Amino acid sequence: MARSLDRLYKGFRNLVSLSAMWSMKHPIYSVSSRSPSVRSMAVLPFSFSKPWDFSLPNPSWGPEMMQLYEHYNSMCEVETEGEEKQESSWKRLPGYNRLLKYATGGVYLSKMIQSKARLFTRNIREPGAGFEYVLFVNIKEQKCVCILQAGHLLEGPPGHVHGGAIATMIDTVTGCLASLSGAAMTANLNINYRSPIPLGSTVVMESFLDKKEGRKMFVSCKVTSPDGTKLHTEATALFLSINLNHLMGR
Ligand SMILES: CCCCC/C=C\C/C=C\C/C=C\C/C=C\CCCC(=O)SCCNC(=O)CCNC(=O)[C@H](O)C(C)(C)COP(=O)(O)OP(=O)(O)OC[C@H]1O[C@@H](n2cnc3c(N)ncnc32)[C@H](O)[C@@H]1OP(=O)(O)O
Repeated sequence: MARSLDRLYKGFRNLVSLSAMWSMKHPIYSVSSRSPSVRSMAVLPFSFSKPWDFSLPNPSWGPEMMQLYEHYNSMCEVETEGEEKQESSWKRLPGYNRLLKYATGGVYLSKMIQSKARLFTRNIREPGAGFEYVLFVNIKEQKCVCILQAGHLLEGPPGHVHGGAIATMIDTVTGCLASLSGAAMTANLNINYRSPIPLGSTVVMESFLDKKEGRKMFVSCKVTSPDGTKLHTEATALFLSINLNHLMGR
């Protein structure tokens, strides 16, 4: 299990693009300058070996988002049992912007599309405007939790989050769980919208692996208010593990 988490981490790191880092003019970190080269140096808060991790707190995160982040993040710390230190089974997953490894391998993608490809849920640059989220996984319990703060660009019904945006995040959380032991694709996603999610609010998305049958993974997901009293959305999904080479047409 620890090995599969390692693999997942490496996968996430490998998925990051250099160009995504350059193109990410994150307003909070921008220092304006007339010279592009100077601006590049001033804008980037990290070196090339360290891509920007979107799942760390930024000033757009509200108190509920921060509180939940701190709660789950504290569970990721090393546990001590008597004298012995044990690695926690909770891990925060870093969140990057671009799935470079697969995009560049895609035989169907033109060079232009490859260079512009971005991870759907991370491609709104203004902090707090789109999907602000962080994923935590518990390998032992085969569980994934996402804390989501839904921004103003995700409006569907007036003042509330678009059902497609909710579906996107459910696909992301369940997909993350299904991909813990290797690449998997959504074959089927069933969603019941129980109560609308107000724009700007924070919700907790919990996903569980219900059953595994060969390549098939049956996953469920529940979206609730931070205190768990209000059920917003319920979903079930079927994922099939895939061979990425097949996806890339190799
Ligand atoms: C995109 C890949 C990402 C990989 C990332 C990997 C690692 C990164 C790490 C972490 C990732 C973190 C987060 C993930 C974030 C987001 C996740 C997004 C996921 C997506 O957003 S992904 C896009 C939408 N997704 C598609 O675009 C799929 C289109 N589709 C296909 O590509 C094929 O359709 C496929 C591959 C699904 C199956 O094709 P196939 O040829 O491999 O399998 P086949 O058809 O033979 O079915 C075998 C058995 O499954 C049963 N079966 C099949 N489909 C069924 C269905 N719908 N309902 C009920 N049963 C079904 C059959 O009935 C048979 O059952 P039986 O064996 O019992 O007869």
